[in-house]
Amino acid sequence: MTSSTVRVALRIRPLSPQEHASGETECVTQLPGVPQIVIGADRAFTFDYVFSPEVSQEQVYDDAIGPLVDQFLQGYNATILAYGQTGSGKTFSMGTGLTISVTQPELQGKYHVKIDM
Ligand SMILES: Nc1ncnc2c1ncn2[C@@H]1O[C@H](COP(=O)(O)OP(=O)(O)OP(=O)(O)O)[C@@H](O)[C@H]1O
Repeated sequence: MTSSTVRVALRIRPLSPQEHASGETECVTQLPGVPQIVIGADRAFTFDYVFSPEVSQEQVYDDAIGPLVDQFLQGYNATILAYGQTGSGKTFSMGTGLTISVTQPELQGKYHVKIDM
């Protein structure tokens, strides 16, 4: 994790069956080993994290969200914001009825956080 107070994660969702059926194709290319993408031929963008379509909910949580939850439980403020055009996967990524597990042994059993959307 970097020391920046604002971090941006890009999650690329898979094409939907309807998008496949209508012949749409991926327009985002990921660069190996760096959190960078290229749109079209030469428009490059760099993020703190880039999650490919194959990455699971659990992996997104473990990499980008879990550390914030740990810091929250130590008294820091944290905000997680999903941004994107309609149908891009905000609701899917934020999940519903998420139960956060507490990893610090001294806090286990003291917290149960439930987020409903
Ligand atoms: N990472 C993913 N893997 C598989 N399916 C996904 C993923 N992300 C989104 N989807 C699917 O894509 C569709 C659109 O996702 P979702 O409803 O989360 O978009 P949204 O950004 O919340 O849209 P809106 O702004 O219109 O509410 C849904 O059918 C969802 O299941």
